[in-house]
Amino acid sequence: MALKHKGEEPVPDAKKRKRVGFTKIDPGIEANECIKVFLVKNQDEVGDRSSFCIDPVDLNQLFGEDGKIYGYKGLKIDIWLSIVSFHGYAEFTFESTSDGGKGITDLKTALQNIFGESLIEKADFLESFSRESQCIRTVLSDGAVVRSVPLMGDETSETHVDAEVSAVEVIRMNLLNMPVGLLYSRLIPLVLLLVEGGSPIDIADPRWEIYFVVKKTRDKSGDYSMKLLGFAAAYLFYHYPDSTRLRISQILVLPQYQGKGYGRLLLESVNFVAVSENVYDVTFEEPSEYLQHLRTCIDTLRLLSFEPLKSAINSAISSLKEGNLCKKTSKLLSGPPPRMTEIVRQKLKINKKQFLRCWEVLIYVNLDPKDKKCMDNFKTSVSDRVRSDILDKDSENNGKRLIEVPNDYGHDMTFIVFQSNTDEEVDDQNGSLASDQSTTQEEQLNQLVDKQMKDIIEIAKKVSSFDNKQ
Ligand SMILES: CC(=O)SCCNC(=O)CCNC(=O)[C@H](O)C(C)(C)COP(=O)(O)OP(=O)(O)OC[C@H]1O[C@@H](n2cnc3c(N)ncnc32)[C@H](O)[C@@H]1OP(=O)(O)O
Repeated sequence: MALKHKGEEPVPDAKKRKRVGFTKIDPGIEANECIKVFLVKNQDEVGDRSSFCIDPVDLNQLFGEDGKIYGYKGLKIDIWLSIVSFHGYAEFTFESTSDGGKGITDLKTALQNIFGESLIEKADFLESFSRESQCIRTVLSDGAVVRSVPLMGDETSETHVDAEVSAVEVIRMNLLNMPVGLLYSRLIPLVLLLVEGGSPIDIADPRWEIYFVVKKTRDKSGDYSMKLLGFAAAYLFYHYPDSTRLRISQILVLPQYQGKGYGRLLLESVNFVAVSENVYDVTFEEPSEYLQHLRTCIDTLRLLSFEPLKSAINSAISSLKEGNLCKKTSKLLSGPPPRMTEIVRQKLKINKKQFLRCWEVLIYVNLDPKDKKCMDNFKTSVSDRVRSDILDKDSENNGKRLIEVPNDYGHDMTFIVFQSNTDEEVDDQNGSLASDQSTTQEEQLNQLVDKQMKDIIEIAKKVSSFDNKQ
């Protein structure tokens, strides 16, 4: 770590200090405002502020109780993280320091709380690019290759030597393996910075596995190097009486490699292992909205090519084509036959909740968008399903009400269902309120149906584009 002073610190002066006692208390500076984190792949990029800069989830939450740094004027912190060895180096610049009533934050300790031992001094950091140039290869060389996909062009756009042959590989390892645990410890800062709510996993627990996605490049002489693109950590839970559930707890693709299919490759590899080792099912620990979107795209694709499901999808589609929706049809659309749910879990390791998420997309992708009646029927069935998810069939009589409430999470909407004593009671209290509420409730349900339709269409489009590329 290096400290750079832009100006002289003010000379302490008794009179001045007395006056400071009456001035405003130091408001501090938010970590988000003064810290920049760069991912660098060689020495030349260190110190160059045009290097790849990441957008952390929220640096404030990693800094003390209120996310602020105190006692500095003009503070700038640049953190350089190597994507070769995953060491880090921090450089601070500031004009002056003074205790404005909240002390002076110990930057070194604060950063060490986040970056741990991977944070090293500049000379050591610069040297690490050559010293540890093969560190990923060394750690992963005896791991089990789960998938290997040859690269035709240079998809990571960093090397372009004709004689090189590259492949993207997914390598599975146990975190109990010491060098793997050590490598994971160096990746923890990235988890804290880039995975919302991410926290370190216990590398001493033998039930943790980690899947690394790497780019492997072999030169003319047959020698090869490896570059880490991302990883996924999975936990194996006991499932009564004699099986195991596999839960994906942390997945991260390095920002410069996101959106190129590596996240998908990681998830497909975990699914492959889950099927071949016959685990009970695959679950996710608090998936982000985006990860859930990706998961649903991948599972829908798998379900589309799953032969035993075809007749169930076809009968749902014929019912939609036939005409007006009757109760039976609506039920068929609101969920797959229970027998299929079990087969899907056994064969594809997709659990019931996730299968339900994919079901409407599976039907939608098989519909003809020009068939208006069919499309209308589909929307009606989605609407019926949303209503029954949120309100019981008898909601009009049992007093359940859906209301929109503000939330702290930036979601578009949050709904809560509450049960009032009786409708009569509400009517007695305020007759017009009851009718206003039911109008609002209807509007909110309609909005929810529209949002679900939008999600279904978006995933269906994505799935169709994947399908064409395969
Ligand atoms: C349980 C948890 O860990 S929750 C936290 C999840 N992790 C994070 O939030 C950390 C930050 N995010 C990430 O690391 C990544 O974005 C991940 C892991 C969520 C996804 O990894 P990525 O490599 O970016 O995903 P991938 O490239 O496979 O898919 C992303 C997009 O590329 C598209 N894509 C994937 N494969 C291909 C392909 N072969 N051709 C064209 N497009 C493709 C996908 O459809 C998707 O597009 P969309 O956003 O328009 O729908």
